[in-house]
Amino acid sequence: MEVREQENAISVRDVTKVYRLYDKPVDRLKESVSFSHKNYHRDFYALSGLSFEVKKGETVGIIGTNGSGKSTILKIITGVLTPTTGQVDVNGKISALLELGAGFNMDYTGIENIYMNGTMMGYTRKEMDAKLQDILEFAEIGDFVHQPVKTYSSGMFVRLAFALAINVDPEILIVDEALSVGDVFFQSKCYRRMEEIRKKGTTILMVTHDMGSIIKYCDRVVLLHKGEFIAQGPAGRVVDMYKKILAGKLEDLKAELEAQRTAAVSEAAPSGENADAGRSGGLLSDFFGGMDVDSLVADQVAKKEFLSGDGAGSAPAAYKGLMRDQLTINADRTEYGDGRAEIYDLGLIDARGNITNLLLKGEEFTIRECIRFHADIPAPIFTYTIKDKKGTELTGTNTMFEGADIKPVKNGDEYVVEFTQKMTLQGGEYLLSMSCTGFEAGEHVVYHRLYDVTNLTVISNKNTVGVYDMESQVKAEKRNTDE
Ligand SMILES: Nc1ncnc2c1ncn2[C@@H]1O[C@H](COP(=O)(O)OP(=O)(O)OP(=O)(O)O)[C@@H](O)[C@H]1O
Repeated sequence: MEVREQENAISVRDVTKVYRLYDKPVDRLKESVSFSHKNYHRDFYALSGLSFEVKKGETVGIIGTNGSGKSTILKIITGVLTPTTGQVDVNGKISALLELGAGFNMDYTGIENIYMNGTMMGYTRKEMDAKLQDILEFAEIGDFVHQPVKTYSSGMFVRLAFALAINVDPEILIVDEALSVGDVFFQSKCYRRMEEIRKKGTTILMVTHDMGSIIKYCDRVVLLHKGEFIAQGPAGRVVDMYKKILAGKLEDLKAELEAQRTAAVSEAAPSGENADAGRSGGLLSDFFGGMDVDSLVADQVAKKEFLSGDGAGSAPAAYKGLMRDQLTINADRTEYGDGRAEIYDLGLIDARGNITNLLLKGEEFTIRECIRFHADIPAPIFTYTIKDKKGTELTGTNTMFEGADIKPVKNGDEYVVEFTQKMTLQGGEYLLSMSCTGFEAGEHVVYHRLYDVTNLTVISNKNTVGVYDMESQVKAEKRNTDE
């Protein structure tokens, strides 16, 4: 869907939502009757100074860990909640699917609720009469529409709520996690319908914990954490940032984003030394980074030469003969980890032993990862993931899933890990990610992770349907009717 520039469907400006929290219920009463206006509460910021915009026709996702304020901002946009400070402007007729049951009167029947919601959206009874059949057909809850909704199962509820929200021709559709309820067939029907209305130009704002849907449907994603705006951008990239938060790397992420901002500012106004300082700052947490700043800067200098493809002549000795020199390495990759392991080289090797990004469908290939350890680690895990261009994880595995015999390592040890498999993906462009991780005291630890570090170009001389080829064996027997 082409986004019409400049026209905002939703504009959220500096929105803050503060809740007053009282340790005991009686404190609320004490505060309300206190002559000296004594405070008995603590302020809790469910949202702090949040700003973002949704353009007309865009599908935008909001993601973040539990309690990050996703539902709160949706409720403010739909007018269910008022912000403590800040402003929200909405340009268009909103239809919202908030938490289960919101907007429904439990004692009314399904039909009565349909008409009540229609009236609230500004439709006349006659207009709703015209929409009723579509809503009922979509909901498929049969005679239950004549029963009070308090008798509905959660699945029936979501069927009716979604059927209603999506069949009233909204200009803006807001969906909060609701699709996780209901059976798989209904969910897939809802997604198909959402795709249809998206193509018609409806603006969609959605909250979900399902990263697959975020990547598949969203043009742009806003990442929140504890009520604060962290980042926004293309879905695949922001989902990777979110995973970083899940891996306990919020501070690293913030530092990286700050460095990127500084680099962007310096690049916008390059002025001698400052511009360079900004740029190298942006790279500090980047690819193959060491632990101390001096070696990091040296590493970045080396990396720049390596990436600029100056050839072996100009590459520092440490990088001579590395497999990655023969691959296209993504300058825009994401990298993090606590530095106890370092993936210092990687290779993609085709069936003839060539190191190459070009792989033939149907042939075996190997992903090779070379890891150096800077600490003792009892049980490292080595992984790879292949994603499509939109960021959907198509396949991947790791040495733990595969039951590989991985020994404990000491500081200074190295591991070379190879994953060999047949390329069954369809012809096209894919991205490879890899990491060295582990579990310590039950916690998942990332020692070094490289997202989208290189590409796989799959060449195919036989097309099949979908993402990959199951290599079907076909048996077809012609039977003559006269035999
Ligand atoms: N009425 C309230 N009083 C006090 N705190 C509240 C109230 N409503 C929400 N909160 C708090 O505000 C924060 C944000 O809540 P919100 O429901 O928006 O988070 P969320 O990102 O949607 O979370 P989840 O992913 O779990 O649905 C949470 O810490 C929540 O406990």
